[in-house]
Amino acid sequence: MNDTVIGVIGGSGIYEIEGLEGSEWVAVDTPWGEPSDRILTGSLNGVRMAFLPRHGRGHVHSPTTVPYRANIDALKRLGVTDVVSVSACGSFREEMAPGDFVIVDQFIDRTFAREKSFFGTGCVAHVSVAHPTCARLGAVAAEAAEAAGAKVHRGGTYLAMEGPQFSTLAESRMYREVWGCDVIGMTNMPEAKLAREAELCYASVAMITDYDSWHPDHGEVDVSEIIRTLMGNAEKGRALAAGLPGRLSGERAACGQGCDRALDHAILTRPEARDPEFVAKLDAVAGRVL
Ligand SMILES: CSC[C@H]1O[C@H](OP(=O)(O)O)[C@H](O)[C@@H]1O
Ligand SMILES: Nc1ncnc2[nH]cnc12
Repeated sequence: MNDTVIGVIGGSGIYEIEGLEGSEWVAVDTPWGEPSDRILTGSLNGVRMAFLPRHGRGHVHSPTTVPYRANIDALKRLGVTDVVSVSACGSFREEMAPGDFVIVDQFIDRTFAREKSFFGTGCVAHVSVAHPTCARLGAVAAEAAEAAGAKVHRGGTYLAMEGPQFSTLAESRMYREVWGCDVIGMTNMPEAKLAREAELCYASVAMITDYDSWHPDHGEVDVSEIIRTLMGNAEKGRALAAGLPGRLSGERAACGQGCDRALDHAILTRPEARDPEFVAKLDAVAGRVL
């Protein structure tokens, strides 16, 4: 099997990680355009790591304009096998309080203005996202977060909204009371779907920053409050990332859930009917099966 290479996608307020040996910001070209930023590569405890700030350093990209396909392709191109995404999220649950971490395991995707697949005309594929996150990697992220001193909730449903505005009160109540969601954010979709198409194990750590707008005892969502909470959590976020390599062995066994073989039976277009130019763009994400 391949060696483990850990990718960390840092969300709002997380624009770099510290302590990587031999660290270097590298530019990666992809057939899907430029990623959000250069990618910080290096190693920790002998395990290679790659860190990508989702919104770019300086927070340049909005949730809608984050180049999700380029980001996932670039990580895959660098040899990443396991992606841990860290995101600021609102909470729909009293007990999931600001400052807590939630290991997300389900999503409801309400985004509508983003490219959601690497595949399309010339090479059609359908992967399953019934279980959109990797349970093994999520458990590792939970352990690392707990060791970093965070209160961790294992499991939660993330409502992915388009944004950039926060939800109305009626939406917030519907997501919470009718749809049974636990947290809300603007970026984990299509990121998780694309990671699955690229056969990457993907775990999502939601750092709770606010109670969205439903909570009668809390005011409306406010970016400065979100950033204040994130800054208060920055040390735990860094320790979480630093705790990953020690918990993932260098040599990688096949994923028990099959994340790394998601394309085995997914491609529908017959080989002779595929568009060679389009197929060439899939070299990194689907080269294993094309
Ligand atoms: C800073 S408030 C809203 C912003 O924060 C979250 O970003 P990320 O998921 O990258 O941490 C949320 O999804 C919005 O994009
Ligand atoms: N309440 C909220 N809604 C959407 N994205 C968020 N990111 C942080 N808090 C959020």
